[in-house]
Amino acid sequence: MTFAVAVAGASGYAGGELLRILSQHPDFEVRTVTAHSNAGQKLVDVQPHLRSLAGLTLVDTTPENLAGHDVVFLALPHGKSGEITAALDENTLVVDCGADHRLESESDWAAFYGGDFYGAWSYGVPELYVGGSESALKQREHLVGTRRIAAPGCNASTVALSLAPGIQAGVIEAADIVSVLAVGPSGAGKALKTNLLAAEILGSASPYAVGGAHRHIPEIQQALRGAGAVDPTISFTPVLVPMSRGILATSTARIVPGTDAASVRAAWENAYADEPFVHLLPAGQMPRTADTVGANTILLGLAVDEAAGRVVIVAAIDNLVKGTAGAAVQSANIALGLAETTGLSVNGVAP
Ligand SMILES: NC(=O)C1=CN([C@@H]2O[C@H](COP(=O)(O)OP(=O)(O)OC[C@H]3O[C@@H](n4cnc5c(N)ncnc54)[C@H](OP(=O)(O)O)[C@@H]3O)[C@@H](O)[C@H]2O)C=CC1
Ligand SMILES: CC(=O)N[C@@H](CCC(=O)OP(=O)(O)O)C(=O)O
Repeated sequence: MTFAVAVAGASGYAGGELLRILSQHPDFEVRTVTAHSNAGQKLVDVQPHLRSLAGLTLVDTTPENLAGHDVVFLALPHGKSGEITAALDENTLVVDCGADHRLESESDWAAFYGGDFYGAWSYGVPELYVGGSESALKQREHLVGTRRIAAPGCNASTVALSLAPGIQAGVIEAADIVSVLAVGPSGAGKALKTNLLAAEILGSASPYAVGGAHRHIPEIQQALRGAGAVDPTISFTPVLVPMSRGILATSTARIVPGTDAASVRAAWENAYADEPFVHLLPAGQMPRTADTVGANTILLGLAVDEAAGRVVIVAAIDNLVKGTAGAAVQSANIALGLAETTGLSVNGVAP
């Protein structure tokens, strides 16, 4: 069966990456692409790398234009998808790449986003432990058959996947997590001005949202609570660096006293041994963002700092693939009963 697909926000970075993946997916046929200021343009004039979709023209993002598809992917600014989703058929699979349906807590939404609260959908990170520390259940179980999926924030899923195994296995403490991330500017979307990019981002590393202000913090805490954390606290600092795609997230957490180094490593090995897209590197190796570009893969390196009593997890991901569009397609595959890996590559491009 071929599923008819619409992509809203098709002129943006996340929408463009969704289309690149969907155009190579054997079970999906992209019928409709929508935009805002670019409506009326040919898709290929706005996204010149998408040659196989040259026949498509961008139309306005309205419920009417999105109706009549089996699957609708939304890659719209925060607040915009929530306005539209209520009007879509409940049998249509809707995958939102924005934040509108990620958070369960209305007070977290009010504190970090603001505006109307639309409520949480199934979270699109299949490999994440859910059900607490006593459970080996993963989020993919909750994605089977669902018709509403919230794809993750790219920083949030990177950090959550970095830490969840240690929480679930009870080998790290959730009270004193520190994450520092080097992030590429494509995470901020196309709205970032070209002159800002050239004059201020190239040649510099620039921290932003420092001091507990980043909107992915409640999303990470929610994910870690799902893995069994009680009152997780995280000091989270993103740093913008000049690479077009990618996140390198370095997270450290206190090891539960009395836990030996082998047991710490075993928690991550057990969690991810059978995961197609989460790869724990051998001891002594650390990941690089360059090796994830274009891949639906997150690479993890783990070291035990015995002197500090902490585990250090370094994660590399392509923010637009495993961080967004790839996670969206992977989760849609599960929801529709397709093989989870369909249309997704574990291989990146190099150099
Ligand atoms: N970039 C990333 O790495 C990630 C992005 N996301 C999320 O995906 C969503 C899209 O992000 P991204 O692609 O980066 O952003 P872009 O700025 O690159 O694209 C935004 C898209 O939304 C459309 N748009 C803008 N304003 C409106 C409006 N008022 N009503 C309807 N559509 C509008 C734009 O259309 P037009 O160009 O025609 O004006 C464009 O297609 C966001 O919610 C973002 O947070 C999630 C994870 C990671
Ligand atoms: C460089 C940059 O600004 N990156 C974005 C990542 C955006 C993302 O992950 O998506 P959502 O906006 O959908 O949460 C940030 O840190 O907020």
